[in-house]
Amino acid sequence: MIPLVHDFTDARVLVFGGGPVGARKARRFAREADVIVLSPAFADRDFGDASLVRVAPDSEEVTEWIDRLEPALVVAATDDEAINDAVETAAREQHCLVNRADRSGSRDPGSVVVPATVRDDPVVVSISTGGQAPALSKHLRRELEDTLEGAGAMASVCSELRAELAERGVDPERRRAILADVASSPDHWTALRIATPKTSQVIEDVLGDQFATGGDGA
Ligand SMILES: C[C@@]1(CC(=O)O)c2cc3[nH]c(cc4nc(cc5[nH]c(cc(n2)[C@H]1CCC(=O)O)[C@@](C)(CC(=O)O)[C@@H]5CCC(=O)O)C(CC(=O)O)=C4CCC(=O)O)c(CCC(=O)O)c3CC(=O)O
Ligand SMILES: NC(=O)C1=CN([C@@H]2O[C@H](COP(=O)(O)OP(=O)(O)OC[C@H]3O[C@@H](n4cnc5c(N)ncnc54)[C@H](O)[C@@H]3O)[C@@H](O)[C@H]2O)C=CC1
Repeated sequence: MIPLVHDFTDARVLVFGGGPVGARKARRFAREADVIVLSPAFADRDFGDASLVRVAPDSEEVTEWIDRLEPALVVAATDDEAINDAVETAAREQHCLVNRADRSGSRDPGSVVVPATVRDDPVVVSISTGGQAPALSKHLRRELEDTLEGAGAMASVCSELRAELAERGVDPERRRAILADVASSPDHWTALRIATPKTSQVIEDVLGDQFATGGDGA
């Protein structure tokens, strides 16, 4: 399986099943997509900004919903295997992505799994076991949370610096070396973790070091 980062802005995601798993998937996609959850009952959970529709579609109605709503991604998260099968078949016929929450192990070609995710915008790190061991994905996600603290602020620093260095005409080779140093500097990580957002201070420090003599610092 190959990881990709997909922009779901203005896309529709259709979730079948309003249990805890349907709620978790709905919450995740509702950060960005227009999410609709279809289910005869809804768990007492947070569904994010998703729209909830109380219906109990049979296999034929599942196809009708998918044909009508033309989602980019369909999630099969009911506790009824026959319905999840129907969801998968209809999604494939409509050429939309399909995530089966009730399957692990080897996947059917074209299917997607939802990874465990650590997010410190704009940085996002996702962990998948290729659908084999979700409990391990969850454990590794927790381990990575501490490591990634401050990564969002570091991304802002590197992004602003690379624009500033390009503006000042610094050659690509030196730009690469400066950015590699900044991204791996324990001092900068500490500064960004202690008091985010300290981004402007870090940028000033780097530019001060590089251009201290008024020359190009080479
Ligand atoms: C294949 C996949 C399909 C998909 O959903 O995309 C799938 C399938 C199944 N999960 C099951 C069980 C559990 N899932 C979790 C947790 C998570 N599951 C997630 C993803 C995935 N789960 C995809 C693979 C991802 C990968 O590649 O690693 C995470 C990462 C993301 C998310 O869902 O948001 C989220 C952690 C989020 C976080 O905390 O960071 C826990 C842990 C817990 O709940 O504490 C358990 C109990 C322990 C266990 O069983 O391992 C079962 C059995 C159900 C049953 O027995 O009835 C199936 C189906 C089956 O096995 O047949
Ligand atoms: N991928 C994952 O992370 C995990 C997946 N699972 C799997 O996902 C399935 C769902 O898990 P839970 O939410 O815990 O189950 P659940 O049994 O609490 O919820 C299932 C939901 O599906 C709804 N439903 C039933 N028939 C439907 C229909 N025809 N159309 C739409 N909705 C319908 C039910 O009303 C209920 O709200 C489980 O059966 C299990 O196989 C379970 C745990 C984790």
